[in-house]
Amino acid sequence: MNILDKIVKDKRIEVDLRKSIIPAKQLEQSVLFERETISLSKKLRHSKSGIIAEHKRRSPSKSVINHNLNVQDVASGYENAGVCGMSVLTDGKYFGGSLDDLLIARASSNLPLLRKEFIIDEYQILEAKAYGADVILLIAAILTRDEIKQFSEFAKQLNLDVLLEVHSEAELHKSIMPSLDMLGVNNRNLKTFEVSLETSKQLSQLIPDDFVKVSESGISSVEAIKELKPYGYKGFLIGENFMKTDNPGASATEFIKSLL
Ligand SMILES: O=C(O)c1ccccc1NCC(=O)[C@H](O)[C@H](O)COP(=O)(O)O
Repeated sequence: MNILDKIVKDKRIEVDLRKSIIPAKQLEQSVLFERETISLSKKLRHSKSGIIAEHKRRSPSKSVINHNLNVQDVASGYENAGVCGMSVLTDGKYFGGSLDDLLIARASSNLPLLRKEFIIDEYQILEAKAYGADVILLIAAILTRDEIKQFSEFAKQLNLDVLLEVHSEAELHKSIMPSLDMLGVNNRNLKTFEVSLETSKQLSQLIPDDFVKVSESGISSVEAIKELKPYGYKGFLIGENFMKTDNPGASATEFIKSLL
């Protein structure tokens, strides 16, 4: 079984348990559920840097990245750096994240927040809204076209933006539909962990212009962004490059300074 299949198998068990602890109705009654969300896709269309900076403690491909930081400092550091949005990994088992991380990021910044999760159930979209997210991620590799439609339409009803992630032409063709806001190309193959910016370059011309294009993973230099911009990318999701440092906010500040 590859890692992605393992993550999804564990996620199904986790989501069933979570539902039994906090019923969906209770999530809908939370204070944050009523807040006005911030659109990341709209912000990206007009952003100069396009940086979406991630909070990521560890990952299946790198194991430990950084366990010595607190989310509050990372979120306010990213906001001060002038990033366009923040991605918060909420998976516990494989990434060391949690929904509390999302909540703390919400309390510490006014950035559009992406809940970075393996979404396989509408319940997780309710959780995203209840814990302060503005955007959800849908991963084409783990969803059918019908699920992508169901989940993205559900998210839009809740005023959440939708970032759909693909890694191949087949995934892209399967997924294109009007209920998506952003099309993300993951440069990392989630089954083998190989990383190549060529994936973003190759798939770019197949993405219709109605969607904001986001390049994800393996971006570790300003040169990489300069290379990707001519392919129409407006958003750049960066995790490890910032999180491996003692001060991700300061590292994002330096990065953006040399980019602009
Ligand atoms: O990062 C991983 O190892 C990984 C493995 C399996 C599924 C997802 C994974 N990562 C999630 C992400 O999409 C990245 O955290 C994100 O794009 C940032 O990537 P990076 O800048 O390379 O840290």
